[in-house]
Amino acid sequence: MKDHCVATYRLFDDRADFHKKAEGIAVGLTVGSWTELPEARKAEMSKHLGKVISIEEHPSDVLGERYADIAIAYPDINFSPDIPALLVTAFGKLSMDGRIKLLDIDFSDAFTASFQGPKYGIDGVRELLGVHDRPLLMSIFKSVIGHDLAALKEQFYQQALGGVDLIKDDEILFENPLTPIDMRVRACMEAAARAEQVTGKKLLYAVNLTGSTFSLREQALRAIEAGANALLFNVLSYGYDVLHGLSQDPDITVPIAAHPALAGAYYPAREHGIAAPLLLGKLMRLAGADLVLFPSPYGSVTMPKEETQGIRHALTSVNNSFGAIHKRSFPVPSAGIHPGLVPFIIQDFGNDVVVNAGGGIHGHPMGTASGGHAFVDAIDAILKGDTLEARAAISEPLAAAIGLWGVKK
Ligand SMILES: CSCCC(=O)C(=O)COP(=O)(O)O
Repeated sequence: MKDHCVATYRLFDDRADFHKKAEGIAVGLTVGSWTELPEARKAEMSKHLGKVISIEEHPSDVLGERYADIAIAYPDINFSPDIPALLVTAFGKLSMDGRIKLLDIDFSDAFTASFQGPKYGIDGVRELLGVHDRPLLMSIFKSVIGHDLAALKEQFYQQALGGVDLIKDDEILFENPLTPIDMRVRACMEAAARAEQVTGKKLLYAVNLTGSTFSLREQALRAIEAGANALLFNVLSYGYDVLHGLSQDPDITVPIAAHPALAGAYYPAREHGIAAPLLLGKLMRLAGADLVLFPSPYGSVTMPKEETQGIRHALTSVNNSFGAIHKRSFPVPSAGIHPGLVPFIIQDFGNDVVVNAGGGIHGHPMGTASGGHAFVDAIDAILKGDTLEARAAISEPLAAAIGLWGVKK
């Protein structure tokens, strides 16, 4: 059984000897120094020593920069089996030391053994909703700050009438006197029940879990007690370990949707940070996110398709470095999504995807509920092999959406 985690980096340097650099990282981030150690001490320390696994040198990238992809193995014995310890080992001080980006981490089985991964995952969320054969549809609350419970309840009701499967809070709605979490949950779940009488559909409401780190568990339990059936969580501002603590808690019995707020501080730079598939894919799934939001290749906030596919692979693949974690997390490509993008979302992400929209629902010319209907019809059309244009001929909401936003070609 593998007893080390392997980190892969992209290192940019015009002149450096990459072999020497790699060796410096492997030794510097583990035993500190090696050649100066007396032979007797070397024997004791060898189990702690990092090892260079591979070095692939490239004379130039697309911008003509010389770089190398290097892989270093870090013995599990050096760090406790948690994400903070792994990240500080593999990319703590190193993240500030020159032009270097962390591309990937291959976890050992011993490391992943300390994690359960998503509690629900794709199959569990589908089970809760009773929907197994199509992409899910999520709507995002918009205009929430300064609104009272009655306003949010009405906004929720209109979204629910649109036939969506999930409704999520806006990530900027924090604990506040107008709409405290437990009262918000009660109001919205009442609206959900009322809408179900009309639509016949169940839905999940991902309420935003906020506040100081040490109050989150109590806050989550209060929301669940009030009837919350999902949570939204700004993972990167708190840290992966906080998500891990919440997701593995036996009393937190609802799926958790991970919001990517702050991710842009980590992944977009070519020469620095953490690659998106690791940041928003592997680490989110390991820490227990059931659904993960990230920019799509074609909306208002975009990410290169290669990276979105890397995230999708990390969230849904069953043959990657996840040891006994078999549950998959739902990819939720987001931001600026409208019905005219649905064919691309399904083509690129398949059935196991959540189509997620805020402005693309609330901004519909016929109102919020019609915004949901337009998406429902767009998804159904694509699954049945119809074009959006053909379906628009018999769907007024879809026709209006296409009239406003067009169809991506
Ligand atoms: C960048 S992924 C997060 C998307 C998100 O949370 C959001 O509110 C998107 O809203 P939109 O109106 O662009 O659908």
